[in-house]
Amino acid sequence: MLKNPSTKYQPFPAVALNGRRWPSRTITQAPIWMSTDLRDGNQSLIDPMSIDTKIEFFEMLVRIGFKQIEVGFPSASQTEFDFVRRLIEENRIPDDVTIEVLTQSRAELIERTFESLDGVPRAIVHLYNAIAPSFRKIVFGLGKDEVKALAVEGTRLIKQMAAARPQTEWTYQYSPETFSMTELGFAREVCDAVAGVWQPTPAHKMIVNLPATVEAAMPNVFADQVEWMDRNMAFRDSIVLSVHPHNDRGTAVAAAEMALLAGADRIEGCLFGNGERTGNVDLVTLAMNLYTQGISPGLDFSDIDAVRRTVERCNQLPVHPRHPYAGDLVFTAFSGSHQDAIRKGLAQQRADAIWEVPYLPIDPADVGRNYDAVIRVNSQSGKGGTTWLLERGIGATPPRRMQIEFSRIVQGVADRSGVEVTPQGICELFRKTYFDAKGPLARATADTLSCNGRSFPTPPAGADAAQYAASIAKAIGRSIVVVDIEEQRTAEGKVAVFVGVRIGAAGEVGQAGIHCYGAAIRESKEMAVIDAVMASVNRGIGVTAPDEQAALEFA
Ligand SMILES: CC(=O)SCCNC(=O)CCNC(=O)[C@H](O)C(C)(C)COP(=O)(O)OP(=O)(O)OC[C@H]1O[C@@H](n2cnc3c(N)ncnc32)[C@H](O)[C@@H]1OP(=O)(O)O
Ligand SMILES: CC(C)C(=O)C(=O)O
Ligand SMILES: [Mg+2]
Repeated sequence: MLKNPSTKYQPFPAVALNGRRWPSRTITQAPIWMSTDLRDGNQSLIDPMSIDTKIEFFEMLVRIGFKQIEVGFPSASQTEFDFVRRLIEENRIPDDVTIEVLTQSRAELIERTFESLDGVPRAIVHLYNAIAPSFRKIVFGLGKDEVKALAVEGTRLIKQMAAARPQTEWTYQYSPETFSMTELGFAREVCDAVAGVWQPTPAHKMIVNLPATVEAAMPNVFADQVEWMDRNMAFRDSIVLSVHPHNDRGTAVAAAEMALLAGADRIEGCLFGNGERTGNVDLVTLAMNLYTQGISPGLDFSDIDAVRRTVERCNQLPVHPRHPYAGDLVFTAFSGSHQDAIRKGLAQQRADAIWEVPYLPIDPADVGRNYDAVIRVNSQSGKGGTTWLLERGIGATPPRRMQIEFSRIVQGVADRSGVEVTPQGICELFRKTYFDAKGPLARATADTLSCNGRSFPTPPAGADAAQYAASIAKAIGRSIVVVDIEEQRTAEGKVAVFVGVRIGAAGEVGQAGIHCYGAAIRESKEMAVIDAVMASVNRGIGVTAPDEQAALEFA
């Protein structure tokens, strides 16, 4: 990279716009959406879609709720042409959907475009030509008037051809390609000239689509450009003002949203931001951003994973795991403080209340995700995350001090392995640690326990944990005090008992000795209590592993 990039690159000029209105507006309704996945998205793929793939994609777009779909560039190739024919001949276009096709301003291409549309009930014919200074100079070698004439001539030709086919309801769209890099006065001049030929009316509007063909400035600059056009274009009441942001600076979503504030009525883009180079603006993110503000986007992503899978298969491109709303990891927290807040938020969230779960901008269930992956545990995780997974795995919540103790054991495992501990792994570790703690105590018969092979009776039916502890203490010659006990009913209707004991030397009182927990889930409370006490004592007197021993000491 250059030490002084100003020798090669220059800052984008600001727009002279007095009293700009867009910064103080808010978005209150969804725009008209136009999916250009099958055109701009498709033209940027390594291998363009086959006809069958395009049909699959088209049908998905219809299911999502798109009413305008750019289906291709029919004069570009036989595949593109045949796809349009199949949509029409096989009656695949629903009555409330309008297909759109793109063409350059060249007579033979426009003719072929109309040929592809023969018999279509409705269609948008979309003409483009680049009008920015560098394109005039480098690509076309044309002056301003000639570039304008290219747009005007193409429009005239399309108007003639449309008029000759009155059985179709035609809409005309013009895109001054490279709009955002063009002098605003000239962009308006070209658009006004095109509209002057088409003669749109409020009842029969045309679409003027303003592309950031290559995103070259901050989104506020694009908003200024759009507001300037909104204020100054001729025929404004007869024009649907559309924008087509690309994402070269990574700010296409912001540019599109600010363009809506600035007066745009319609947005063109692709699902998950596919498209030339860094892509077109991502329509999924835009739609879901509206949704999070309580505005219905009119697009349905209730099963966002199914949409993502189809798009990935058709485009043969992966969607990033951190892609907004749709990526595999976007509703997942690994870090302790995030997990803690999410767990508390989900516990407090009422089904009929405004969504207010920390770190989750939307309810994953709204896009068809479950809560399974919301929390995943590795060495960055804390007790909140571990407890969440336990709650879901064993159906009960250990007491707080036990959560702290177990979380340290999990962290030790994660730290040593360096990888995630699975939910199954966490439940298994909990079971091994607290349910099946091996030690000198065991059940001998239904109403006797044994310690190192010597049997002694359990207290009578209905005894509590303290009584069991006392009887075990007597048998093993130690002091055992129950310091914590919690009983819960699991979702399966069993009884979960968590017991914390302090074990000391015989007759020892106060805080001396070691504290440890045991747990049991059983059909009956009595069985659960005795097994949990037994497990806690076994852990206290039977553990040998240094890590576990360390974990036994409370924080
Ligand atoms: C920003 C965008 O996404 S625009 C859409 C881009 N999409 C595509 O290009 C995909 C489909 N395109 C194609 O299949 C081909 O480019 C075709 C069939 C349209 C044209 O192919 P070719 O005739 O071989 O021309 P080529 O692809 O080299 O295009 C460049 C020519 O088109 C001219 N051109 C470019 N845009 C336009 C336009 N909007 N109107 C008229 N002419 C144009 C160029 O000036 C150049 O002309 P030149 O050869 O006289 O210098
Ligand atoms: C054809 C136009 C709208 C385009 O794709 C662009 O300018 O990016
Ligand atoms: Mg584009």
